[in-house]
Amino acid sequence: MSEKEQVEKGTISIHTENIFPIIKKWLYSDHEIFLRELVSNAVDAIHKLQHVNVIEGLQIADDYAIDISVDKDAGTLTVKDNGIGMTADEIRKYINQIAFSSAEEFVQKFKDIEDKNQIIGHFGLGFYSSFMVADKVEIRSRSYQKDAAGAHWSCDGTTSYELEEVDKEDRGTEVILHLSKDEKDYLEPSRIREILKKYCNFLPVPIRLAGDVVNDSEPLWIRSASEIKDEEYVEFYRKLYPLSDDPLFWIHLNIDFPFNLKGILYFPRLSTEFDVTKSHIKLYCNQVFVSDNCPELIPEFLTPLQGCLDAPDLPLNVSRSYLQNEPQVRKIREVISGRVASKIVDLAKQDRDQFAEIWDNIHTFVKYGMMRDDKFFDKVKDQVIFRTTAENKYTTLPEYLERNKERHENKMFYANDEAAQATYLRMFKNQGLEALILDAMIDSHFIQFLEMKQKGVTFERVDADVTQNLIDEDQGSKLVEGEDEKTADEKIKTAFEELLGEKKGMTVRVESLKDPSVPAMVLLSEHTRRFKEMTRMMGKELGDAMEEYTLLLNKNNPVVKKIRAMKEEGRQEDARLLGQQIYDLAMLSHKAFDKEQMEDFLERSNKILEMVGTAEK
Ligand SMILES: Nc1ncnc2c1ncn2[C@@H]1O[C@H](COP(=O)(O)OP(=O)(O)OP(=O)(O)O)[C@@H](O)[C@H]1O
Repeated sequence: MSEKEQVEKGTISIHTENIFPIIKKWLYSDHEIFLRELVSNAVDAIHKLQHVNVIEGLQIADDYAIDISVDKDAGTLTVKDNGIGMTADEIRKYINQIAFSSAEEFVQKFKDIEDKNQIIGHFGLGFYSSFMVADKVEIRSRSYQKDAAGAHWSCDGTTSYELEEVDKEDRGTEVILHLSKDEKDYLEPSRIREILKKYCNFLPVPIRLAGDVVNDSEPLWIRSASEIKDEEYVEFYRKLYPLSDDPLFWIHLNIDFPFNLKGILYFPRLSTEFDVTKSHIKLYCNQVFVSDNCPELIPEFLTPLQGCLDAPDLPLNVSRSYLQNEPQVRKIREVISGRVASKIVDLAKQDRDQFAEIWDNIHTFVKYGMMRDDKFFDKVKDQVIFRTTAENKYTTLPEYLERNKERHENKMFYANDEAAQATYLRMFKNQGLEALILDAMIDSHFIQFLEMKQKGVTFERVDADVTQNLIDEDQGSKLVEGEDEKTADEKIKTAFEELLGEKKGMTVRVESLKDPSVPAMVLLSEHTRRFKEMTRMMGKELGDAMEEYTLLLNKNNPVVKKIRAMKEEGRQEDARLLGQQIYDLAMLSHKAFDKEQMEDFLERSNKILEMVGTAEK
């Protein structure tokens, strides 16, 4: 263009006749991403200028910024930067040729993808995405080069463009969108602010809307972890998730090799509203927001993690299935799982009480992770803590085994329902025995898994059997009493078998327990109980037919003694009443009563109270 007034008219070289209608309809339902594309270009232009400034020693000392403004009367939205700018020649090259053909290629590639939400990055369309919302787009630009003339390009959404020289005083580029009729809501500053907050909140250059800076150009993740205070991490979390409680802990990633990955991951306090099945991580690419739905980046068992990841190397304009199979994404998952494991080890070693508080929130995920991921298992296995009935409240398995190895080597006793198994727990406590409390849903699977992983170690519920530690070695039981040549134990056994009548699967056993206060226990072997639980979980009910259990009677208990005496005195009915009651009480820790059993139990309880009451008179 030799003459300033001369307007160059031309046609953008075209292979796809209908590219503009396709762009207009666009592949994504969310047209709003045009703004991210334009602001990203503006950021790039500023970075380029900063670069040449250093290389060419230009000494430009400018306040770099991007200004966004709307003109409701003219129906325009303008994105203005003070970056490198373009000459008319550069516009021809970058906008008419390169940008256009790459937009064309991008449209070609993605126009046939059925589910547009499958495309994660939205990157690639670039400058031409402005035609999603505008009928006409103008560029006014002046290059940083000395004595460069201003250039004005315009295109009305056909393949023709106009290019002419203009007066433009300041360096940089303005992109002016004449919004189409249906897209006028982009004239509302509140709408623009909302989009900027979503996509551009952490871009590295100040972005102003009507003069106000809307973004945080130095997000925490780009700073060095050593210079960040805890309060700053919490404050940043509040910015990302304004309605959430403060996080439990966080991990700052700053990886350069073998790939670039920065970010801060937070483990949230889990509340009832928190959806643990949905991914909560915000993905950025060089500080540009990409998506908050990238479950592929996080190991499945860490889905509740929140925070942001900035992964500049990821090929983001790809489909979800590609991400699922991409080796680099797998490596990212491995790194995250490794870092979470290290953090757990650190926290566990720092302060047991504090760790115990966190543990209640995270243990399900940690246990699940250990079952899913061998490396994760190996790293954290010695830090897993369990609530225990011993003084120290929480213990690791190695600590438990070491403490108890004299009394029951390689065996862990546990309760999974403190209320139902209270009698047994009390007995354990009275005898100085320690039991773990494993009352979470996942625990029954987890202990099976631990037994498999750590051969020789077994878990046994407190009511699965009576350990020798609870039994009072009583020689008397072996002695024959009276003329019928039966031992005391045999007599109690026969008496109760008679009183209780035929009960399917029941074996009666008599022992002298050290604790005289417990009359009877129902013992269901660990194996049988687990088998029952498993089949129940699979939706099958085996019924009572399969059940083999032991009714253990404590002959040191005064009521058991009394029942035997009653029977010998011929007080058959009273003996039956008490015998049944003892049986039911022992049974209660294993199963809830049905309506009929409950009615029986209550009626019998009343009769016993009456009996005691009348005896008192
Ligand atoms: N504000 C701007 N200032 C200077 N040059 C620009 C500006 N906007 C666009 N350009 C030039 O136009 C080119 C094409 O832009 P376009 O947005 O289509 O693609 P891109 O930014 O290269 O890649 P992407 O597909 O990632 O957006 C840019 O590479 C740049 O050279």
